[in-house]
Amino acid sequence: MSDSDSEEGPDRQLKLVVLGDGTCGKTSLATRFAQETFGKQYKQTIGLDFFLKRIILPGNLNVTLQVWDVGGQTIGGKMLDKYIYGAQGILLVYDITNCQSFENLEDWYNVVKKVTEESETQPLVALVGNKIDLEHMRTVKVDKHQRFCQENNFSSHFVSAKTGDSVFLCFQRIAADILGIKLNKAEMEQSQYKNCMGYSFVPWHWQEHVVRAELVKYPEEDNQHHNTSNCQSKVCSMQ
Ligand SMILES: Nc1nc2c(ncn2[C@@H]2O[C@H](COP(=O)(O)OP(=O)(O)OP(=O)(O)O)[C@@H](O)[C@H]2O)c(=O)[nH]1
Repeated sequence: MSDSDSEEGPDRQLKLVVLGDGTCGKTSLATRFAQETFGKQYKQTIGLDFFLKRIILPGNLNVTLQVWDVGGQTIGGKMLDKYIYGAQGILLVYDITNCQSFENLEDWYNVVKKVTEESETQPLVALVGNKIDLEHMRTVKVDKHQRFCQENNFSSHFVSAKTGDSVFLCFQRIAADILGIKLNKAEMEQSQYKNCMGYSFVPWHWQEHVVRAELVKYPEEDNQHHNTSNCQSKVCSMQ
């Protein structure tokens, strides 16, 4: 039995292609999912990057996801059709703080339709609003997102590659939908705040309610009243 074989048989492999404007966070999303890392520094993807990640779906089904991270500048280029060809899933990614990145998804989707119009099976298309840690800077209304999904039968996702919020859930739901596996509510809730190692983390919007108080240094003459150290650190929570 080879490494990729389990007792239930060989792994399923799925090709997922990640498309969208430059800087919307495609590479960050792929690296958050596949490597559980995030880099603040922007490094433009030239052409294509490629990630592999194995996940287990309900029923002990091993699935290897090939994530094709396509550079935002490839639109209009000769290679884009080739990258899209044969995909079982397409992630159309935009930045919720950048209207243009949402509007331009129409162009990205037109390329997908052109490449796949003669395919026997159509890829599943997922609309992914990224950077939800920047909710206070949102410029793309949720309504607009939902309407675009309904009009085109896309699955709908909101994520933050920075915090990891809903990233694993997004890829898990896409893989499950492609394979016709239904995730129950408990499985989805578990995945929302789960990283790819299976550990839970504290989501960003909860972290925002925790503030670290300043270090308080008491004056020397006051030390007798504070008979331990002269520094204190406090963590307090706000409701
Ligand atoms: N606050 C925040 N910043 C993010 C998030 N995702 C990505 N970024 C930042 O956005 C910038 C662009 O991210 P990339 O992942 O390189 O964007 P890309 O879509 O791959 O860009 P191209 O390679 O040009 O196609 C980087 O500075 C990231 O740190 C997020 O969820 N929240």
